Amino acid sequence: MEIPDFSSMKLDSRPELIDFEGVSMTRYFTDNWEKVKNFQARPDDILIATYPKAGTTWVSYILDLLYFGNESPERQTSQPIYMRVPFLEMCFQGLPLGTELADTLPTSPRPIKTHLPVQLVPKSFWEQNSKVVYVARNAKDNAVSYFHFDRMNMGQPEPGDWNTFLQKFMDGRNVFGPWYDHVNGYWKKKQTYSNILYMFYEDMVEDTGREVARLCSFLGLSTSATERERITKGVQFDVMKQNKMTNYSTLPVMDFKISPFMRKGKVGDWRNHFTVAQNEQFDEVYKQKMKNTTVKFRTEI
Ligand SMILES: Nc1ncnc2c1ncn2[C@@H]1O[C@H](COP(=O)(O)OS(=O)(=O)O)[C@@H](OP(=O)(O)O)[C@H]1O
Repeated sequence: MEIPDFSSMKLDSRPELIDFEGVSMTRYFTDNWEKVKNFQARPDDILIATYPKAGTTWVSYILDLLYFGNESPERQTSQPIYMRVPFLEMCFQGLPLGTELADTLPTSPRPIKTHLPVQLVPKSFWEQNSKVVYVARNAKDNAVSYFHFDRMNMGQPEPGDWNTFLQKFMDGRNVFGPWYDHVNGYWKKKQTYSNILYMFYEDMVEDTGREVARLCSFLGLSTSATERERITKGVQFDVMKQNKMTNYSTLPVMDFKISPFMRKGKVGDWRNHFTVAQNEQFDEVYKQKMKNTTVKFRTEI
């Protein structure tokens, strides 16, 4: 199988931020809304839900290897991860629609990616009791990663300078809305919907093997310890960064000269970006926005 050629994918200009059902979005994630809203999930679908830049690609790749690594190894060299794990709401000129990719995915189960906040997830996922793997990342590193992503990705709104972006992040004026509502929304959902595994990026960095084992247990997979070890090695940052199928280098709308998709993969990189004043302001806003939640993030590991 040939690697798909997306060199014709071009964006004339960066998209504007729009208000969509109370959430900041761009048309690239809302233009296909009727089909997204009415998407028919299946009971064995696995929805990988994240706020952008929280570790989506990492978990997507782990899931793909767990289910299909041995069964169809050719997938690993012929299909970029974003084709194997469709991005449900994606609607870019020159790329297949996320809903179409998902509908035509030949695999079972179907791993499907979304950044939608919990209230916008198509209701069929809940009705079908599909499994949901949510990955959350601490707000400060998430903001830094998102800033660099917006700089290099012509499919995202212009981020401005770091200070401008950080103010927008604290106000929730990013694509897919406020980080705070996103992480809290899925955390709350977990209290009434038991088929969610809530994972943390920091835990994955600390001990990837342990988190792969947690995933297997949630998914009901009896993957051997040797196999899990092999997968754990294959999904390390440096390995994924070199792998064309997982590093997004096949998408022409991203300018790696500005910043690579696989940028640093670290916990605590925010310290290289936040000034003391920005950090104090951020902590104040964080305390306010997170005062009614029990979800706890670790920033020191
Ligand atoms: N294997 C591994 N180990 C550690 N970190 C990893 C790994 N794979 C991806 N990443 C880091 O995750 C960030 C990208 O997040 P997403 O995949 O969620 O991006 S996206 O929302 O799908 O565009 C981005 O974070 P930053 O490096 O901090 O920018 C990636 O480098």
